[in-house]
Amino acid sequence: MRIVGLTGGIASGKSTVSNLFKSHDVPVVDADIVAREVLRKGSGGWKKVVAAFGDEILLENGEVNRPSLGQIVFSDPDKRQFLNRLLAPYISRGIFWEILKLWMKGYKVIVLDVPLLFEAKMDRFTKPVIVVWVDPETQIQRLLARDKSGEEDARNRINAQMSLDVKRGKANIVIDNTGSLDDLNQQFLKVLVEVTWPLTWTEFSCSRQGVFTILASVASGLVLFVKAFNNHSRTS
Ligand SMILES: CC(C)(COP(=O)(O)OP(=O)(O)OC[C@H]1O[C@@H](n2cnc3c(N)ncnc32)[C@H](O)[C@@H]1O)[C@@H](O)C(=O)NCCC(=O)NCCS
Ligand SMILES: Nc1ncnc2c1ncn2[C@@H]1O[C@H](COP(=O)(O)OP(=O)(O)OP(=O)(O)O)[C@@H](O)[C@H]1O
Repeated sequence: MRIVGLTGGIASGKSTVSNLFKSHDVPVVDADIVAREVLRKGSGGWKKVVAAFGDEILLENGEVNRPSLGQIVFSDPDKRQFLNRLLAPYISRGIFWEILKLWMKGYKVIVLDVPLLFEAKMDRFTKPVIVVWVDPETQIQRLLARDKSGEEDARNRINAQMSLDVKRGKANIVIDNTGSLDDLNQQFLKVLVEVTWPLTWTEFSCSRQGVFTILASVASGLVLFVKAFNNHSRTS
């Protein structure tokens, strides 16, 4: 199985690229969705966060008030690290299960969309790693237009992540999303070819088909060995 890492900065266009992958039948595990699930009312992550940050971060219906928690953690690095540490085990477990489900369905290439892929050192498990890059001005403009939060909040969120230029330096593939959606689509089509290239032997052996092929070969090898051994014992 090939696990392709997809990362970038906030509002650099990861979800837009993820949607392109999905529209070409390449499944995507979205860490933001997993992170939302682990904060649902009553879940393990929710209990930890409420115990740590208090009832003030809850809405009337008991769900976490995400904008409110966001304001707290994106303006205070210590609190953000603390939240990250609380949620990391739940998020990793959630991502693992999503990958396992896709493995069981027999997918050979999947994409892992994780904003904090490098920060959380999850790039160890993904190859190649795609970084969606934008120039800083475009990034802030798109973030402001999408989230309608203030400029200070937007800058805090950008500064909470490793710089996009550093991420670009760690990438195997860079998509420059500063231009139009058409431009993005053209780059994407080339990346799609690269990413869906036939699996290497190691990747194949980690896929469901690979594991079954190896098990079937070992089983038939054993049968042949036992038969040969029995024949030999009878003739000698
Ligand atoms: C603080 C929370 C509640 C704010 O929720 P909100 O709905 O406003 O934002 P959302 O979850 O949609 O995230 C938007 C973007 O913010 C960035 N972001 C989210 N969490 C973090 C973080 N801990 N550090 C840096 N950037 C982050 C990502 O680029 C993400 O795509 C939420 O982001 C959260 O629970 N974060 C901690 C979990 C986490 O690390 N998520 C990232 C997935 S790896
Ligand atoms: N090439 C583009 N031209 C114009 N707008 C774009 C382009 N690419 C993405 N956008 C817009 O920019 C915003 C951010 O994109 P997107 O949500 O894909 O980023 P993201 O990296 O997934 O963000 P986050 O880290 O917050 O999840 C969205 O409103 C999206 O529609």
